[in-house]
Amino acid sequence: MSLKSNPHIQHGGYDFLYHLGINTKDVDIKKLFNDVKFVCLGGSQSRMFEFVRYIGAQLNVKIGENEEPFNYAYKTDRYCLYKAGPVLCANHGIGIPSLSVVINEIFKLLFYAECKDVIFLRIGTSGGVGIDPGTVVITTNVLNGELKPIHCTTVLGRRIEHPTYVDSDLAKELVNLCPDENYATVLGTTVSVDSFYEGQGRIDGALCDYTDDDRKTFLKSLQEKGVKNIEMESIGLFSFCHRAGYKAAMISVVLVNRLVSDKPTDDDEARKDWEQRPFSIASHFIKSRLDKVEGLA
Ligand SMILES: O=P(O)(O)O[C@@H]1C[C@H](O)[C@@H](CO)O1
Ligand SMILES: O=c1cc[nH]c(=O)[nH]1
Repeated sequence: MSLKSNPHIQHGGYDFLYHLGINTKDVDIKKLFNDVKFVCLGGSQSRMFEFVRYIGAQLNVKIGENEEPFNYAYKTDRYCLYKAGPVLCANHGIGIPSLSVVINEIFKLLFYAECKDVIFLRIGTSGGVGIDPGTVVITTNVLNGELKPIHCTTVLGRRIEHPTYVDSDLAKELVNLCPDENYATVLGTTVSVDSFYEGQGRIDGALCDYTDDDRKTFLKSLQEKGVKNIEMESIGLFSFCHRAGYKAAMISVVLVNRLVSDKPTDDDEARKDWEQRPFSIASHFIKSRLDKVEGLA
């Protein structure tokens, strides 16, 4: 049997998931990963280390020896890969090129492991558009830097456009799970761009060819279109998962209101606290899905 999204990838042959440092000869991928139902992704390794400890405790499952998460990608320092029962956790780095590498290898890993009905969640951070720092955005629509709902890339020397698909039922389910009234969780459009500075209309990068008025006009126009946040991976996430046949959602806490400032909060404690908010929503979602499955059994 071959992978639906790439007939060249077959079961039974040798493969090397290079950036995860896992090969199909030395690792029994099916035995280790067959029970995976959720893949949680975020940019930084340390955030995913924290998340696997958090979700492991919430689900009361083993994540390694002596509470120390086992990193299945230990042979490389490109990415980390942890597992807490049915939840696989990996970091994706910054931007779509970095996400595309790890997500290709995770899709193959799930195929070799014969996993079924897996849902991808990006638990991230972003810049808010007209909303307070600490607010969590659940993405309902995604636009690229040209404000189109497509992921543009170059393949075999040609510009290719891939559609994106955001599951609105999944987004609504997530927003209704908002577990804590100390902060707001909102549905909205996410703009996903290729850079943190110019791509997001900042004037505090080292490179900038536009005026502060241009910046304000751009951000105001985003607000008028219903955009709630800006980040750097979701257009890739929603396109890659759609092509591979997986459901996906993005739960992202905002670190700055871009109508007020370019700078994400420099309050480390507040940021750490806010980063827990997507953890909590993801955990409520995962537990409610697992409860439903157990209820059916
Ligand atoms: O989920 P994280 O916080 O890693 O993602 C956002 C988008 C970019 O990768 C990064 C820029 O600071 O933060
Ligand atoms: O403003 C922000 C904050 C976090 N991540 C982004 O991509 N943008």
